[in-house]
Amino acid sequence: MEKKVIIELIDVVKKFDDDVIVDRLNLQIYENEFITLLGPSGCGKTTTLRMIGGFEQPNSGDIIIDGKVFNELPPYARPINTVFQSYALFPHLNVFDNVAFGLNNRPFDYLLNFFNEEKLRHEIEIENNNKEITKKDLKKKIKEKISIAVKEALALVSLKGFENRKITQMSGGQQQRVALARALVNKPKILLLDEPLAALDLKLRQSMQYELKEMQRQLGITFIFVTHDQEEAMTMSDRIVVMKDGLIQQMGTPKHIYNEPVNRYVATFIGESNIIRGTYLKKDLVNFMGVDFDCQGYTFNENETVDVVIRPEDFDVVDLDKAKLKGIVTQSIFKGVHNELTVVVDAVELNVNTYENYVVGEPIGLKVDPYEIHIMKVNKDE
Ligand SMILES: Nc1ncnc2c1ncn2[C@@H]1O[C@H](COP(=O)(O)OP(=O)(O)OP(=O)(O)O)[C@@H](O)[C@H]1O
Repeated sequence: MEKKVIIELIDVVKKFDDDVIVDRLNLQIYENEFITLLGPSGCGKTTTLRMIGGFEQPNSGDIIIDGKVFNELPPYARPINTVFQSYALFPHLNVFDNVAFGLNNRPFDYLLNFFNEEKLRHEIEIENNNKEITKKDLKKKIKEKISIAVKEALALVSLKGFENRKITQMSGGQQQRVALARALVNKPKILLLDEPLAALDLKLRQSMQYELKEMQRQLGITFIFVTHDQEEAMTMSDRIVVMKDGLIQQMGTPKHIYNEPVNRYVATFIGESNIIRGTYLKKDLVNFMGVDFDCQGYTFNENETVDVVIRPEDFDVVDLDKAKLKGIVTQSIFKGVHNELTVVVDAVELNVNTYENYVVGEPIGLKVDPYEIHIMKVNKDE
């Protein structure tokens, strides 16, 4: 099935004073996808999210949402809701009123449309035995509908029964759920989430990651998530956009970015990796650490200098007489399921993950399958 583009950023530039924070960004976001903007602090991901949400205006370029140019429309006029890291809940209101706040403050005409006026009238007609419907009847019905919608949103975030609790009596994780319910109650087509889990402890953060992903899948809303945590991005996203200094470095599925990083920056930012300078000799043959290795599917110039990426789990430990590389174990750390070894081969330290135990000082042999060798162009700036 053809995927439908719901948001498109075309050559979007954002400057603060003379600093270019987002530099000619081009990005298409699809309906129902969970997309994550990932990068270190200051790379421009929050600013990008804020422009999509309408909290900042781009200096140039276009932001197209559902086929319409939205550059200058304010946040409330967009089919979008935002969940911030700080939650921004009202401490003096209870859970119900916090979640209902947005809808309670919408104009009457908006709510008539939101709840489908025809349906509302039909329900009132049945209850009133076909008497004439007044504005008061409609207002009462809308109030009922808001109450149902709030309860549904709270059920979605597993906070059924918490309606009357004060915000100050809720834990960090529960407050995060209230903030989510407050966004979901508006039935947005697009939900922006700016590091929403950053304030939670690791265990809670991990369980919320699964819950969020599941919720997104069930509701079919487009989630645009911002984080600097690569593991979080890998766990939840359909696609990841890796950013650096206001520029997109790479975008793709977590698998694609992990297996085929385009440069050193992406390779080191996502997961652990060994990056080794080498020479691409000819089709399917690369040399690094003084040894020729078979490789697959890469076309570079013959004898071009390249960077070779090998993930620690992709090395195989083999008998010394069958090894391509021979080294000495200088460190071995037990990680529960696997061991993380440091192996020194000709003064180069390699990270190698194994299931077997090896002791420090032990000589070991390594080999790597052709399809586990990833080759990148050398970027002069790195
Ligand atoms: N309103 C503003 N005025 C001036 N500079 C700003 C403003 N907002 C952001 N910046 C600057 O723009 C740069 C990018 O900020 P942004 O918040 O987009 O980064 P980020 O990648 O989301 O980082 P973080 O994870 O720390 O939020 C930073 O150097 C920041 O100081």
